[in-house]
Parts: sequence; C-alpha cells; structure tokens
Amino acid sequence: MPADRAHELLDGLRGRLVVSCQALPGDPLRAPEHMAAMAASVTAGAPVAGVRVQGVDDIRAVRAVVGLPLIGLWKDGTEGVYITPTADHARAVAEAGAEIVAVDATGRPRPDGRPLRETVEAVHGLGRLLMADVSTVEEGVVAAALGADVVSTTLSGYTPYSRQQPGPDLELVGELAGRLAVPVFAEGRLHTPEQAAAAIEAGAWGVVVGGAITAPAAIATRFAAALPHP
Ligand SMILES: CC(=O)N[C@H](C=O)[C@@H](O)[C@H](O)[C@H](O)COP(=O)(O)O
Repeated sequence: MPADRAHELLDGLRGRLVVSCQALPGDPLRAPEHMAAMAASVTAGAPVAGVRVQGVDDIRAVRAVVGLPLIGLWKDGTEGVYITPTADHARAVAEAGAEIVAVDATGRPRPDGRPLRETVEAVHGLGRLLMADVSTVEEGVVAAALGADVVSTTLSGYTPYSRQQPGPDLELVGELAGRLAVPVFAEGRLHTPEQAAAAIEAGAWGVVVGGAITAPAAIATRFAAALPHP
C-alpha cells in the first residue's frame, strides 16, 4: 500500500472505535448475512471508524455493505496459533476485501512451520497492512521489527504465559505504546466505554471492541448475573 494511503487509513482510526463483528461457532448469528447486517447496523447508527471481521465469507459479505476500513482475519482451529495462521490464510483474507490483515504474531510455533516474516511479505505484496495480534510486549517488539504496520493486544490472556485477568490489559497497551513507533490498538475484554477511554489514555491509537457490542448472549449473561438472587 502506498505510504500516503496507509497514513490516511491509519489516521482515520486514530482515537476511534473499531467494532469486531464475530459470532462463535454454534451461535445462530454465525452466518455471513447476519454479520453483514450487524456491521451495517452498527456502522450506520454509531460513529465507528472500522470493522473487524472473521472468515473469508463474512469479510466479503461485510465488504459489500460497509465502506469503512476492514480488519480481516481467518480463525482456523481453536488451539495454539489459529488467527490467520499462515501466509495462505492471510492472502485469502486480503483478497476477500480487508485493508488490514490481522494475524497471530505470538512466538508460538505456527501450524505450517513457516516464519511470520513470510506472512508479513504476503500481506504487503497484496498492498495491505498487517495487524500483529500479540500477547506480550516482547511479541509486539518482534512483530514491529518484522514489519507489522500495527500491533494489537488481542491475545493477552489467551496465551498461557501472558497476563491473565478478567478485564483489558491496559498495562500492555501502555508498555507497547511506549516502546513502538507503530500504532498500538487495545483489544480484548474491553467491556465498558470507560475502559475504552482508559485504553486511549494509556496510549492506544484506537480500540477494538467485540463482545461488549456484538455478542448479545454475552451481554445478556452479564445483566442476568448482576441481578440479585431471588
Ligand atoms: C482471542 C481471540 O480469538 N480474539 C478474537 C480476535 O479476533 C475475537 O474472538 C475477539 O472477540 C476480539 O479480539 C475482540 O475482543 P472482545 O470480544 O473481548 O472485545
């Protein structure tokens, strides 16, 4: 992607909200048309700067109805490295219409045994930006050195060696923002507007919020759990 276009794209996300529209396997909402409707609804009704979308079919469906920048990923599997785990997955995500391709950039072994560098090259070769989903500051530093255009705290709490906590990892946001020249996104367990604002205060370039906005069952569960016991 030409530098001025990349600059413009990232500038449009600065200090802003990206909404992740994903439904888990088995959820009745898990269908491209439902995620497209969700993305269209949330972007038409709120000042949202971008959408994060999972799966090639969902990316295509959302691309058809939303003009905002898309952060695309492909979850393949549930264990270890499953977020856009190979360069082939990354190419498919880019070709489906995502401007930014999110990939697992943890130091864990990748399923095809190939280095992350190959995925970075594949994404850049298709004129897209790469978002490195990391779980620690060290992983963010390595990813940025390999050419990641943005780094996100997505995987903090989802690798056995990263900080485990019920809320967002704002400490990681602050550490990464202090160390890296590339934009750092806060993502993962941002449950309230106040937490999203705190992430920006901690140095995040932008925030990615998923379940707190687009997962009705998780939202309903929190309400139900908060009711006094009869
Ligand atoms: C760990 C992992 O696989 N995270 C995924 C990455 O795309 C999604 O399941 C999350 O919903 C997304 O990161 C947004 O986070 P939250 O839904 O907590 O706001």
